[in-house]
Amino acid sequence: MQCDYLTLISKNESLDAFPLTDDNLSSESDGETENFVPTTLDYAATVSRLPASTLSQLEKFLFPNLISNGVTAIEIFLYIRNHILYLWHNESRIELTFEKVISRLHPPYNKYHSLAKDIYDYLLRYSYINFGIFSLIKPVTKCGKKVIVLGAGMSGLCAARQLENFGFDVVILEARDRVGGRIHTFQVDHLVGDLGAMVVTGLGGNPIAVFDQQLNLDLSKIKQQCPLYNSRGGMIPRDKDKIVETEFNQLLEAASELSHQMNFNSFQNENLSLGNTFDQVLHLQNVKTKRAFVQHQSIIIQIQESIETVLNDLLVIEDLIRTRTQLLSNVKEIKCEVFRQDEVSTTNQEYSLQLEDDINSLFSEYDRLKGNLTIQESRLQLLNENKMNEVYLSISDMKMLEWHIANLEFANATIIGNLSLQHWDQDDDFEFTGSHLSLQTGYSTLPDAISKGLNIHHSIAARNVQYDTEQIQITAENVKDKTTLSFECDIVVCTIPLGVLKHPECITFQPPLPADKQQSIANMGFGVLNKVVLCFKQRFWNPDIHHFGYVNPRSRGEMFLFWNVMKTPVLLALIAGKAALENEKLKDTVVLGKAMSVLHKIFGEDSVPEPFEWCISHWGNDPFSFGSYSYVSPKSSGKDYDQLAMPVLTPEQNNALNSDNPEEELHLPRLFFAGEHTMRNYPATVHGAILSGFREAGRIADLYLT
Ligand SMILES: Cc1cc2nc3c(=O)[nH]c(=O)nc-3n(C[C@H](O)[C@H](O)[C@H](O)COP(=O)(O)OP(=O)(O)OC[C@H]3O[C@@H](n4cnc5c(N)ncnc54)[C@H](O)[C@@H]3O)c2cc1C
Repeated sequence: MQCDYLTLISKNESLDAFPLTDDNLSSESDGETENFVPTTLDYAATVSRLPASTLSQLEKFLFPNLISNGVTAIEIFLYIRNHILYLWHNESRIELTFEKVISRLHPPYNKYHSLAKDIYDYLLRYSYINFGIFSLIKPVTKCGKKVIVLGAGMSGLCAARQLENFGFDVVILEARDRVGGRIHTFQVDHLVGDLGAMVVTGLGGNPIAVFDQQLNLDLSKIKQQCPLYNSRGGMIPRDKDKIVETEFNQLLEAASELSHQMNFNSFQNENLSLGNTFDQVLHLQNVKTKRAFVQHQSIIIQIQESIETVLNDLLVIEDLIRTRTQLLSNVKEIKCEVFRQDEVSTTNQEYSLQLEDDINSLFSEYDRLKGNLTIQESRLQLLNENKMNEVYLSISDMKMLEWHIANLEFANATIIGNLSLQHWDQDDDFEFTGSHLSLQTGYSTLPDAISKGLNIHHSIAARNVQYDTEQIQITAENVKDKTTLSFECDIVVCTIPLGVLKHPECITFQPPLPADKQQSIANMGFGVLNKVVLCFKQRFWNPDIHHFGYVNPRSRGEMFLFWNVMKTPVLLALIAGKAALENEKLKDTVVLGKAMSVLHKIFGEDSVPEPFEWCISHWGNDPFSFGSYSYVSPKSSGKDYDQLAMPVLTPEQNNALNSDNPEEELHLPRLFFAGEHTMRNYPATVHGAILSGFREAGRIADLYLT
């Protein structure tokens, strides 16, 4: 298996051919269920993000002979693979050894010993099994290579743990005096609130499901219900909110259709943003509504005019009937024989008959017009009953729409105008199944547990990474006493956040990173989301409502959402979009005042006490992240995540790789990258960070271990 990679490199292929992209490692999730300990072999594959009944791209690459050997070979492979996953998920606190796998395989599968070993090794290498916190049964065989991991966030911790299990000597350099990075729980007494990541977005397919089994995480379901309050603090009726929410989703769908069905993604050589397309769609919707209103009104006017004409005609006819009838009675009364009319002599009787005919025709015309009038009047009534809106959304509806935009901006940590129309939601197909959850003990419980036993140097910020074909040298700064330190190793895994990589004054690479990688660092966005943690002595809100929204008239993302996801009296206020950056410029007490003023409006001043403790995050100004998480900007093709994940070769290694007779050892990269910003299918999440750490541990083991 490992040989495949080495052969790949020695065949002079570029590192671009590495198959460790998200496409190759994962499948789209399917099936909704709340039980994440598999009861079937197929389900064991699904919760491992693997297709239950087909080979993943990586498997096709690693086991090319299977395909040529036909369906039965693939079926045997899948049975054994799913069986191993099943064994792991059902007992993930203990190392799953190959001996155990073989002893549990039923005939005839247990006779495929060597295939089972290859499958076991592959699952082990790519952290589908034996990851997290579990008891080792076999001693680790040391490989003699030293790895330095930069950063003790979830990606760094998970990469480090796996590399240690694979036999590498691992040291972590962490700039902060704590682990967890963008997971950071604020704690006062028994009260906790997460300033960074807080929500586990479903356990079905999530590696955190295994951590949950291993650590007994205190996870609680977050209820979806989210009442919305208007600017004066009054609750908005759900049906009204629902209508606007539906309109918001339809506008997004229209923007998505323009992008994906009509391929309208750029204009005048500039890639479009979701924001400007959304605005255009909204504008078109407004124009459409106005046009429909004007058309409706003009039809009403037309009908009114035609009713008026009919009424006039009716009056004329009534008049004619009256005069003709009068004439008829006069003619009948005059007893003359001959009557001159229009120079034609007619008898009295003939004239009477003619008048009667006239009157009859007038009556039928009268009836026809009356019928017409009835039709026109009922059309008018119908049109008046079905009045068209003069505007697409009223001013208050527009404010509610803004709230939904703020919610989207919170999920992406930036304003809607900064998001790529084409790629902003490219990870949607890879969402996990199951309810969203929060850790009652605070999210930091997880990195704290995973970091146990790892060799971590705290408060050490890497400032320069010098890499050549032989080794890597790191110059670092002790951020407490400002002294300079240097470290040497064979391999570096850089999990430094994209926000920091965008700041060359914080960290440099020698030689500089390849142009493609630098371009991707520049292309990708890294946005800000902030939180206010408010600790109270007791709740003054409904404990069954896990979040509530506030339609902020001043700034749509400012304190627009409050979370109540702890069993203790803690509220979290969110500051998203433009407001997230603006509020970082203000004093914390001012920001706190804004959060409190919203609570006063919703619950009434007398019901809301001062919080006895509070804390505000400043992710944008944080020198070890410079933001909250990555997003796809219009400048980026969704592929930048893959480029950010690529290991880096020195220019000499690249030259040798491109020469006719490359020496194999020379081509091994020493500088590797992990972190949420390197995960195309799971970016901006804790699970994405975890999986990126696993990916790099597997990649390094593939390259450096036989
Ligand atoms: C406010 C907020 C809310 C979020 N909400 C959620 C959520 O609900 N659910 C979810 O799944 N995800 C959420 N996320 C995203 C999630 O927290 C991140 O995607 C994930 O934690 C990133 O892990 P990482 O290992 O890639 O990076 P990090 O956690 O940032 O780890 C990188 C580490 O590198 C260190 N470092 C930086 N510079 C240096 C240096 N020069 N030398 C040495 N070390 C350095 C940092 O201190 C840090 O510890 C949220 C993030 C934020 C900020």
